[in-house]
Amino acid sequence: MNYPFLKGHGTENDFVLLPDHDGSLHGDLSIERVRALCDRRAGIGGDGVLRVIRTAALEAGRGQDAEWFMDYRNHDGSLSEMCGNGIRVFARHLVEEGLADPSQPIPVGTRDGVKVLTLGADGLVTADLGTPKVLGDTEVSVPGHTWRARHIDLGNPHAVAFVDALEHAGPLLEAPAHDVGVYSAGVNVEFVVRRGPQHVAMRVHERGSGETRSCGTGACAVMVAAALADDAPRGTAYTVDLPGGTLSITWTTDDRVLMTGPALIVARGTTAL
Ligand SMILES: N[C@@H](CCC[C@H](N)C(=O)O)C(=O)O
Repeated sequence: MNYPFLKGHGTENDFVLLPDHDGSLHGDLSIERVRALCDRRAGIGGDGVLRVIRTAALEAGRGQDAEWFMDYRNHDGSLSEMCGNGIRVFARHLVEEGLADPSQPIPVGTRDGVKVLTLGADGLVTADLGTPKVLGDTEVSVPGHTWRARHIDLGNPHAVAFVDALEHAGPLLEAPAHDVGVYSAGVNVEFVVRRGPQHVAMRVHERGSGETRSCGTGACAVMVAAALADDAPRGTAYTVDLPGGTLSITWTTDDRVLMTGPALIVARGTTAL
């Protein structure tokens, strides 16, 4: 059988989108299918899969006040609560397919609840990721280096470490060592350097996907950690550079994190995987 798919990315964090509006095409969407689709040699290739499904068609979406649900899977087939770049790409897809009105805020269900997306006249997409949880200090390590890190939750778990140079994180072929008592379900680890006032650059090792070119929730966690370190007033906008592009992020006076960046659909087709 051939299944429809699309390929998209946000700051080069790339995804296979699977339209499965009533959930009948992909059933439980197995770990093996997700891995095959994300395989960069034998599959389509991606950091994760976004299944496009109605909230009513998936147990995780039941009761959420949104028509559509982003059923997100990491490259290794594991679930995550949220994906910040993915949800912008998801909104772009809904609009391009005529499934959502771009002149109105677009609610999207996730395992972390409903997020609201707004399309700008400049072509960028803003995601309201809600209130961050600042959960204290921890440590992360790569061979030869250990850093203090800030534990921040954006629906999914993050450890943010300020480092002297991004190269010090090394090749990041393995997940950085972390406190498994704090992060029993794994963690996304961000390494950050200062570039200037309200301007940082980062690398990320994503839980379930390895080092990626960008992570939207990770960039938001970094922004929150930087704003706390700077004692910046709420409402201050930060620029976060990632290997795959730049995101603009604000922690608002009403305690919400707004992330703005690009979101593109670059291909569509059918797959036998
Ligand atoms: N790339 C994403 C985050 C995807 C989920 C993450 N790997 C996790 O397991 O929590 C983003 O843009 O936020």
